[in-house]
Amino acid sequence: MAEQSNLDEITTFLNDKFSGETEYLQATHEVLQDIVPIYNANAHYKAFDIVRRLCLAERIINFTVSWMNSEGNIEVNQGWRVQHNSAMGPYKGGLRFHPTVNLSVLKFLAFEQCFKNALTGLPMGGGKGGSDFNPKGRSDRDIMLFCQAFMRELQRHIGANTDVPAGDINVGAREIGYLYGEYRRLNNKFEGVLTGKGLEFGGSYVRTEATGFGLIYFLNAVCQYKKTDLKGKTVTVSGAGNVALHAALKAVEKGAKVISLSNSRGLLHSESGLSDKNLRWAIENHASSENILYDMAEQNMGAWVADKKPWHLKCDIALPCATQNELQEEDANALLNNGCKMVLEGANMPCTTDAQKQFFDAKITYVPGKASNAGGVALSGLEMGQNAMFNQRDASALDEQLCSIMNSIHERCVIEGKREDGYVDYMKGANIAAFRRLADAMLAQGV
Ligand SMILES: NC(=O)C1=CN([C@@H]2O[C@H](COP(=O)(O)OP(=O)(O)OC[C@H]3O[C@@H](n4cnc5c(N)ncnc54)[C@H](O)[C@@H]3O)[C@@H](O)[C@H]2O)C=CC1
Ligand SMILES: O=C(O)CCC(=O)C(=O)O
Repeated sequence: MAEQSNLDEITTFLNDKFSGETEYLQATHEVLQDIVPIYNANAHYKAFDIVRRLCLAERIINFTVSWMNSEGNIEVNQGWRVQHNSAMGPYKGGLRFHPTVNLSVLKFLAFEQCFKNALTGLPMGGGKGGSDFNPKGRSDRDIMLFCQAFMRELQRHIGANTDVPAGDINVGAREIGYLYGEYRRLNNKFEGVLTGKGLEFGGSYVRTEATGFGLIYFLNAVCQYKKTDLKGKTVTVSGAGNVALHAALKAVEKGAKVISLSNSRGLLHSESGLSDKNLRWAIENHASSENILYDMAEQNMGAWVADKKPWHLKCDIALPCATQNELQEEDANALLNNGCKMVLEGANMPCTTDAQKQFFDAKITYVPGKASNAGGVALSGLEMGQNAMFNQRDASALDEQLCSIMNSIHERCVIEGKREDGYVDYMKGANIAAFRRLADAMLAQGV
């Protein structure tokens, strides 16, 4: 039997081997610190080096996307797919197109995705991919040409039972359509190889709304557990994309007052609260707008404040829904000083380690994205099921199932994360609940 590894040794191993990959190390450290007692209590986990194997991607594909744009010029981008862990099912996770995409970012996202997918209870492994291509300001034709070139390479590595990508930042319904079309033409096959597809070609009702709606279903479960009500609460939201807008809409439907949205250029502040009409308009128009928040301000839906984040605004609940590490220590302090009592992540890892520490020290409710934003991938799992059965379920049944999945994730976080004094450490709860499932699946399948 191999010598047993301990978690300190694995931490040192990761730090030494991947020293420049800050986001990946941040995500792995967060999990490692929480699973110490479970790991130490199970000799099999040690003997089979489960944790080191779980931290390392099974396969990383890196390719060059050379393509000709609509003006006849050649452009060259990098593309990646991190196939992190397939013990629980086909690799599953989104594609991100953004100039900040690099291997560290995709490795952190793929690692987190395995834990998130395990929490949904559906048979999905974890992966993530994307490109450093910047779609901002590009024509629709350029977007199509890039998506087709990206898929010409990616298609050889994916499949309905192998690896099923979806959207993420800057990859929405339009991009998934172009990617899917190219896959279908090249493979002469109509199969559920991507999720988030259009409703006319194998897409699922509620997938578009699922991440944001699921976040609010989780928030509702927290409120019920704490014997309080979302109705009448003031909520700040960051981001202005798919997750942020659907979370804001569902929060307003539940009677909350949503006072902000944001992007990398600034903030939309609505003192009286955004209406569902405002939000539906934004959902309809954000994909085609240069700056949807600026457009909303022009229509008197709120005030545009350049170069500001929403975290200095007084609120009861904060929902960071934009991107990783957007909420830092000073932002956490500003939220706490203003009486914020709950922070639930819609984005992946939006709170820095220092910000998380402030929340834990103040003992407010803090829920990591792998638990609270799992609704998107859960609905993707349901889309895969519909594709496999060649059917399409109705929206209300799917919405109900989404709500029930979010409630059950909440329940498992409470079981694993409740401390003796009653405080629920949702991060620990999520990490432990997911780790148990992943580790047991890996153990059962041998080395
Ligand atoms: N789309 C999905 O189903 C899921 C998305 N997520 C995560 O949610 C987050 C948002 O994703 P989507 O809404 O899908 O993307 P999106 O592309 O629709 O929207 C992203 C939003 O974030 C803003 N943003 C980007 N960088 C920013 C920065 N540095 N500072 C402030 N704002 C910034 C953009 O302006 C945009 O409004 C990401 O972290 C993503 O990984 C998590 C689970 C599922
Ligand atoms: O729906 C999916 O497969 C992926 C969603 C995603 O990328 C995420 O949960 O971060």
